[in-house]
Amino acid sequence: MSTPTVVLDIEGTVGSATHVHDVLFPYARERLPQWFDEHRGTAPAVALLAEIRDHLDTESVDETRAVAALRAWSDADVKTPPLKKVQGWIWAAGYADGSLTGHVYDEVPEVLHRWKRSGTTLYIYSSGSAAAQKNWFAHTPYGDLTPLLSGYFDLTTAGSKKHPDSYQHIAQSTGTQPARTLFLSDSAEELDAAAEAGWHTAALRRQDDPRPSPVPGHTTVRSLRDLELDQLMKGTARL
Ligand SMILES: CSCCC(=O)C(=O)COP(=O)(O)O
Ligand SMILES: [Mg+2]
Repeated sequence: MSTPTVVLDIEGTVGSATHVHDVLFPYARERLPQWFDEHRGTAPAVALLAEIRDHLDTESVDETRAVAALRAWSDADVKTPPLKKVQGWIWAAGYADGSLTGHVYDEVPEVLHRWKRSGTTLYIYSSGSAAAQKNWFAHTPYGDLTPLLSGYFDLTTAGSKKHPDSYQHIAQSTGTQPARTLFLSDSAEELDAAAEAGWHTAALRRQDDPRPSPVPGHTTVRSLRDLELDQLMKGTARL
């Protein structure tokens, strides 16, 4: 039997949504004009403006318009690659100077260590850019957790988290069997998409999450400690 694989979402699953919305999003939102000032004419800034223009489906986009579009996407929590990319770049400076840390619920380090020791391969799949994901896990209050993780998938490398094709793509690129793979998320639509791709699933409903529990069709727990990987990965996943 192949090694079991667990793929984890970040916001609402290993870390708090409040941290993302009340700390990270405002941090990047405020610093967007400064980012464009400091990167004017550089390859990343030129490419970002082109990407925003494509998303807005318009002829040209100047920095003022780009900042307005990025802020509107951030306020509406639109998971769009140009926003996620620039947020990741801006957050990187905050992680480097110690003003940001990656929030993880108390049990996360201990459980990830245990799963890893028992031979489980761990990946992250988040709408945040892969660079932002790495920084999150490299700067937790419990230290650097990145040695536990075998890879990071985001919207640009795997596609939308609400589409089954994205989960098929991840399984192909990691060489893991869907029936030996478990996806953990707080989003019913993401879990449904993973289940449609033949993966096992479990939902997280953290204590600070006001949404109804359980998530229909998915084993639902409050903490990673409540998950029995052997039980969850028994048999064929729901297709
Ligand atoms: C690590 S990136 C910060 C979170 C973020 O930007 C985001 O959009 C979270 O989405 P998720 O897919 O982790 O729920
Ligand atoms: Mg989430």
